[in-house]
Amino acid sequence: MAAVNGKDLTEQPVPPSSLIRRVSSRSIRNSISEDKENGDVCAGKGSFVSKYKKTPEALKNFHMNDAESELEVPGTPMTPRTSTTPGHENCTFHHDLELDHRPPTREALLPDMANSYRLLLTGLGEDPERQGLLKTPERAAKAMLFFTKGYDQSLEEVLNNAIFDEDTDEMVVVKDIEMFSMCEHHLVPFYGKVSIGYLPQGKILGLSKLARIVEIFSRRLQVQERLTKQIAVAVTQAVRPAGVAVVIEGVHMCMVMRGVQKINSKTVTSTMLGVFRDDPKTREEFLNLVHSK
Ligand SMILES: Nc1nc2c(ncn2[C@@H]2O[C@H](COP(=O)(O)OP(=O)(O)OP(=O)(O)O)[C@@H](O)[C@H]2O)c(=O)[nH]1
Repeated sequence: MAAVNGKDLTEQPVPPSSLIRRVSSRSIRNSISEDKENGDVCAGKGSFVSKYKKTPEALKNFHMNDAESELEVPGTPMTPRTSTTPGHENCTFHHDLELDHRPPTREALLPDMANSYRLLLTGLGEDPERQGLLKTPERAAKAMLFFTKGYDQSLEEVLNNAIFDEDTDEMVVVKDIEMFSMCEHHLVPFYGKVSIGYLPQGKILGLSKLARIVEIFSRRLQVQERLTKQIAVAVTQAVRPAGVAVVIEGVHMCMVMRGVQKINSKTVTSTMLGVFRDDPKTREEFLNLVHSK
């Protein structure tokens, strides 16, 4: 069992928010090495996550067939959450943070986040008490919560059962979906457009849900490669198509406003699954549709 200070995390009640910072990823990592010394098989971050994936509860609730399990992406929540906090049964937040607890709402994070921004302003040599900055810590905290609101969304909730039986196997493409995300390395934005294609096998997805899937995974701390794959995996889980293709063209402000300062560079990433990976003609058809005006 994954444990913190000798306690099984999966059995823990939700602690008061004042305790939350004490049970940090670091303490989990420490406990993981302790487990290792005790002969437990858990040997690091990845295996900690995969342990959760193997809980009986996870297996009962998660409907992936064998083929799809090959689509596993690091950072993709693969199990329902284990916390029993009312109203958050479907949240994926825990898995991303490797914590089995959270405050009752994300808004409950605001005071601590605002205090952190106040410290940051002081660190910059600013006076957080001057008029223009008085409400800045709270505003910045709210903005950060918005930028990362995808942690609070689940695929099931977002799809809202908008999956329809339809006798079609023709390609569906929704392209140029605007995307805003946050670079996990610098905490600055990256943005761009996402194009998604899939080949239905008797089921189609409400079109807006493709854009909503983009929101779930882009509104987090991300790298573009993972975001691309997570979107493709989610579409696969939703309608079990014969294949999914996702292309993202992104501009990373960490490369524009700072660092290497290349204002015209774009990053293109793609994930091709199923027939899009196996059949060059299908892939080409998708790419032609994406690049057509
Ligand atoms: N692969 C990938 N890299 C990213 C993404 N977003 C930011 N990065 C890169 O993360 C890297 C972090 O490199 P470091 O050398 O640790 O950080 P740094 O000193 O700020 O690097 P520079 O940006 O080169 O100044 C940089 O090369 C960024 O361009 C992303 O979505 N995918």
